[in-house]
Amino acid sequence: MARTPRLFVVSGPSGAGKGTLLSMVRKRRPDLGLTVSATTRPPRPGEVDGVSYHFLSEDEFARRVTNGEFLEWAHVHGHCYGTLRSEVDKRISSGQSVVLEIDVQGALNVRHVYPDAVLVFIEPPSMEVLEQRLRGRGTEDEASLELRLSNARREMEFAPRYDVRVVNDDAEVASRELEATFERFESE
Ligand SMILES: Nc1nc2c(ncn2[C@@H]2O[C@H](COP(=O)(O)OP(=O)(O)O)[C@@H](O)[C@H]2O)c(=O)[nH]1
Ligand SMILES: Nc1ncnc2c1ncn2[C@@H]1O[C@H](COP(=O)(O)OP(=O)(O)O)[C@@H](O)[C@H]1O
Repeated sequence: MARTPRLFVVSGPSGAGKGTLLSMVRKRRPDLGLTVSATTRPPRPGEVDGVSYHFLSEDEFARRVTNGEFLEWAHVHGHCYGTLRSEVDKRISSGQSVVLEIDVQGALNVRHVYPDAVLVFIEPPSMEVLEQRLRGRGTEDEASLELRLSNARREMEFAPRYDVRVVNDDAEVASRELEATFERFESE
C-alpha cells in the first residue's frame, strides 16, 4: 500500500500507556520515526541517554532554548521537556512518518507550526485504572505520583481537541487501533 509520510503527535496522561502502545506499534512498523525528546528530569533506572531522552541539565536546556533548537518545549510535571528541531528534520527528510510523544501544550504548539499534524490522544479506561497502572509501573515516588494524577485530570480536558482518541483498555486492541489510525492518515 502506498503511504504518504505524516507527522503524528501522541499525548495522554502519565500512565495512560503511550510508551507501551508506541513500542508495540513500532515492532510492526519499524519505519515510524519516533523522535527522542530532551528533558531536565533525571533518568529512571534503565533509561539510556540519547535513547529514552536526551537528558540535559537545566543550564544546557536553557542554552538550547536561547539557541532556537526546539520546535516546541514546555514545563511538564515540574521539569522541562522539548522536541529538538534536528530530531524532526532528520526523519522528515528521510521520508518517514514521524511520531512525537509529547504533552498537551506541546501538541497544540506543534499543530500551529504543522497544521497537517495528526493529534492522537491515548486515554485510560478510568482514573482508577490510571492510578493502578502508574503505581504498578513503580517509577514514581509518592509526590511525583500525586502530581501526575492531579495533572491527569487537567490533561484529559484537552482530549476533545485531538483528531483521534484511543482508549487503552486491552493493550493489544489499543495498539492495533493506534496502528490503524496511523495507516488511515498515511493513505488519505
Ligand atoms: N511538550 C513536550 N512534552 C514532552 C516531550 N517529551 C515528553 N513529553 C511529555 O512529558 C510528560 C512526562 O513524560 P515522562 O517523564 O516520560 O513520564 P510518563 O508520561 O509518566 O511516562 C509526558 O506527558 C510526555 O508526553 C517533549 O518533547 N515536549
Ligand atoms: N492496556 C494495558 N493494560 C495493563 N497495563 C498497561 C496497559 N498499558 C500500559 N500498561 C502498564 O501501565 C504502566 C504505564 O504505561 P506507560 O506506557 O509507561 O504509560 P505512559 O507512557 O503513558 O506514561 C506501565 O507499567 C505499563 O506496563
